[in-house]
Amino acid sequence: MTALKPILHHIDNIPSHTGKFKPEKSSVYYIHHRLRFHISSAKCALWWIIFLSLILMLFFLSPTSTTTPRRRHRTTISTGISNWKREIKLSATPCSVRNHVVLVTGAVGFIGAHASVALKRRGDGVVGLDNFNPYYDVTLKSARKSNLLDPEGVFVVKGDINDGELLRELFDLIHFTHVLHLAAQAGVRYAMINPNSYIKSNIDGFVNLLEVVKSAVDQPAIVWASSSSVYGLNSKVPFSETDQTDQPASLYAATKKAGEAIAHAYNHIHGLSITGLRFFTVYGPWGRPDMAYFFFTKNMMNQKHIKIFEGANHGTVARDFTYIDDVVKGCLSAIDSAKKSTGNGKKKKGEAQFRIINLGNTSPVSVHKLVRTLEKLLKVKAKKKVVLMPRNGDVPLTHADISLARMELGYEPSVDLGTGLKKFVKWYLDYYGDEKSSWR
Ligand SMILES: O=C(O)[C@H]1O[C@H](OP(=O)(O)OP(=O)(O)OC[C@H]2O[C@@H](n3ccc(=O)[nH]c3=O)[C@H](O)[C@@H]2O)[C@H](O)[C@@H](O)[C@@H]1O
Repeated sequence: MTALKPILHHIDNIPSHTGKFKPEKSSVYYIHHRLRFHISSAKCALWWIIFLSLILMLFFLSPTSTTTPRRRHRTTISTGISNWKREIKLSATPCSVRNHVVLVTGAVGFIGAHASVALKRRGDGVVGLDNFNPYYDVTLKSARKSNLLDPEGVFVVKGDINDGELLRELFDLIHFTHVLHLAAQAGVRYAMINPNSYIKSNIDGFVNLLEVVKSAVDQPAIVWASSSSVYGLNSKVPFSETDQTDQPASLYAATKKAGEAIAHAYNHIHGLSITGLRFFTVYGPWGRPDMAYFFFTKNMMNQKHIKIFEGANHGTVARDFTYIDDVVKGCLSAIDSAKKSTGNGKKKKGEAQFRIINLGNTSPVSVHKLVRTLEKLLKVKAKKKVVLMPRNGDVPLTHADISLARMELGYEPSVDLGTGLKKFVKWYLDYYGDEKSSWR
């Protein structure tokens, strides 16, 4: 298998135009070099060619609509049909007077999938980008794609925000008016297990994306996912965007806070129009299995224990749980109200818009009440263990002041936790049935 690697790497570099294939010198040398050491006779080489042809045939015949442009290049070479460019352009073509063309990163993620569908349905051009990483069950991500995105005609490029070459290819091909940047390493407690994944996605990946966006001839406006977790140990409620956010309680929160600072620098230097949305514990159908409402449901269905966190002296732990449809409306309004970036080909031509806005429900609910609601909906008695909230990233309370969101975005959350959980539970039982769900 290792001998195949350089050859596949070489194939990755094949340009998309048929008939113009000129292999890079270095790649050819590399292949020859490998062949000299590993293949001693012409007969053996013939078998290698047959073997490789079979592998390539299998690859080309496998059905997939999620792809990287470079993978499609291989298809182009073998069949002479350049489909991926046509598909991506179709997906990116707007059919409304808004004329928006939106790149959604994290498109098979929870918020990304719902937002992509909403954008596409209202007539925006949409291209999704996602690396399908295995932080949680990848089959759920694939199911979001096949159940939500594919039927709407949203093309998803399988790729990473850290892949600058891929991003530049995309930006060369499509003139994006907006980027809805939702790709991130989420979850507050997982940072204790894999801290570097937060740096890689939330810092490195974000900077990589901003670098490409800044260099676009006509820079798109950016709307991206910050988090309520930036309020950290803030004890003044409700949390307002003007409050101090310099006491993060988790590495996740610290990377989101750093993201806000990085965004400001790109806005200031390069004229990028940037809106950071501080999401408050977003939940709903097709949600994230690493979140409490989701794995509580799973454990309750499987008669397993759940841990309910409490503060010191039995203090309540509560969250401003926000339903997915409300958050999606907020995202779309943020896109619609985003002003144009002022830079062009790296040169800033004036001050650009910079916003940080809370998107919460402004109605915190305790974890105890969350569990009682699930018990009613699932008709199951939870096996509860009440434990002291561990010091691994959690904060006792979140509560959004949404007056800025109301003013800037006309945002008005309309789904309470009971109604939203009912929809989640219905989806959960439809999706998993009696089968046990897993999140990793
Ligand atoms: O809004 C946010 O900023 C963040 O919301 C969630 O983080 P969190 O609010 O901690 O959501 P969950 O992990 O689902 O926890 C919800 C509540 O359940 C509690 N919990 C969690 C886990 C557990 O075993 N027991 C328990 O009582 C937590 O303390 C918290 O109060 C997301 O996981 C983050 O990605 C997101 O950025």
